[in-house]
Amino acid sequence: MAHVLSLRVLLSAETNRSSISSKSLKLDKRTKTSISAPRKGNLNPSHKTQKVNLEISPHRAVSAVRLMRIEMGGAFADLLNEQGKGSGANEMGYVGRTLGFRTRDLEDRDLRLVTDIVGGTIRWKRYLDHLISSLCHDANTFTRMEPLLLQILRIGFYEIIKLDMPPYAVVDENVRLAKVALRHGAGNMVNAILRKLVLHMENSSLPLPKLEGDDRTQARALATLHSHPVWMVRRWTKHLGQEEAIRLMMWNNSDPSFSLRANSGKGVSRADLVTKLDVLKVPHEPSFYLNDFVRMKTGLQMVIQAGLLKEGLCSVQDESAGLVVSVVDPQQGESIVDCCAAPGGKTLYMASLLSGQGMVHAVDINEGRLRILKETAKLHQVDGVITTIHADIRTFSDNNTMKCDKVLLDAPCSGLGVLSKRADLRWNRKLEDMEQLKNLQDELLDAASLLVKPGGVLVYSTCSIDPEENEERIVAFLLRHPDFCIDPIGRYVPPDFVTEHGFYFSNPVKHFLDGAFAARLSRAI
Ligand SMILES: C[S@@+](CC[C@H](N)C(=O)[O-])C[C@H]1O[C@@H](n2cnc3c(N)ncnc32)[C@H](O)[C@@H]1O
Repeated sequence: MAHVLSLRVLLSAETNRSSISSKSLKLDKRTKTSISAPRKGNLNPSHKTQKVNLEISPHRAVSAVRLMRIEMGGAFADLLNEQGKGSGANEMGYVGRTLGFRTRDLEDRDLRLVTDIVGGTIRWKRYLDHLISSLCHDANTFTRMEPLLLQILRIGFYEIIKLDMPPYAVVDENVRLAKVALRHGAGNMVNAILRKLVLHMENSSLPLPKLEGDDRTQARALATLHSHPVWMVRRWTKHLGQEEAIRLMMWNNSDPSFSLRANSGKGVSRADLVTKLDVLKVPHEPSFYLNDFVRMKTGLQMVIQAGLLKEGLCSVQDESAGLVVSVVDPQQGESIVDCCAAPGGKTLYMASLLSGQGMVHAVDINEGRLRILKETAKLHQVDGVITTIHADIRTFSDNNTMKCDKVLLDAPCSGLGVLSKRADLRWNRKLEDMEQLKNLQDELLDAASLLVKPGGVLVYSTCSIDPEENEERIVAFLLRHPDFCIDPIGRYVPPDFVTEHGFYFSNPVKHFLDGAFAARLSRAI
């Protein structure tokens, strides 16, 4: 039935048509596969009538399908399991339609495993693929491997190598998944390759590259060993040295930690938030740097499921982003423009600090994201001090005489400082992006500067650790705009975050936070 096939398989000429069914997806690299979104809310009725397969572990089935969707651009790796335990109906619908059978609903433990396995498998993709291809019968077996089979193998490798799960149980479970979701032969292949891996593990002889040879060869080896694109390794080795680059990659591969900001705009104090977290038994500690913030290593799903975010009691916000707001230093009565505001993390925090007096004008080119900001502002009860403006800041500042006390430009950037949270970003970023981003950042800085009143302040920030997007943009800006000068940020953030040139820099391997940068510039009177 057509509606069963939400995973539509468009065959290329070379692919054997007779080998395809909703239950047996035999796809090779040349096959284009797309996954259509299920209708929001209601499940496709076919999903409900499918038989539940109790032999397949649900976390593996869900992980395999989520990984396929992420790889094909149908989902994001940092999707939170917002719907929580026992639901996730849309996702279970995808699983049913993709694999041809249903699994039982996910329990809390399964949900945690899906999050770990999906995030980890994406982070370690280059490393895992190197090992899988090394243990395949020949190079073609790997390059022509069908997408679902590859995901099942990646999951198995990740579970054995990185999660330290009992190897023979992992082999059995993943073989069963491949047999049921694909065909008997696929299960045999998973069996053969995973068993080879187990043997190598037992003999401590994983076929991994050695760190030797010239710079290029070493960069390739490091890229495989720490699972990053080669261009990033080369860039960081050049800017930071090899040792620091390795530490950065290790940070990017570690489980992300999260911070919550108590929503003082709604009268919620950090003490109130701490009480809620204690009741939920979520381990936490107060931020060393920011009064309203609390750090957590685990337990975000519990916070979500308990409705703390939906009720607007707190927001998920990294302290590195909170410190950018400290650099802006909003004061009651001020008018502030947030030039690239959506989805609103910094706008909302700045608004809460105004205590009802002043205004944040939140501008963004993306209407959908701006709508989220508007709704969250209402929920957080800070909408009285926020106006939203849907515009390209470049045309807005050209056609507007608005002049404000402070202007924040939280510019679109490579996001190289947030790779531990954004598991898939490293594979989506290309070296060519950097040049385009730099040009855009220059244009946005020029536009933002027009909105600063004489004697006012312009803050430029990114979530990048790359000097070309940070210090170099400021140096270039100051050459174009002699009426601006650096206002050193020592008064606004702890000394540990102040660079020698008076900028704010949060360094993941030093501060154990996301990477972020900010410069505070004053306009002459
Ligand atoms: C790094 S995000 C901003 C994050 C936001 N400041 C926060 O704290 O949640 C960059 C934003 O810039 C917006 N943007 C990109 N180009 C723009 C432009 N020309 N004018 C206005 N907004 C733009 C994007 O839509 C995106 O929402």
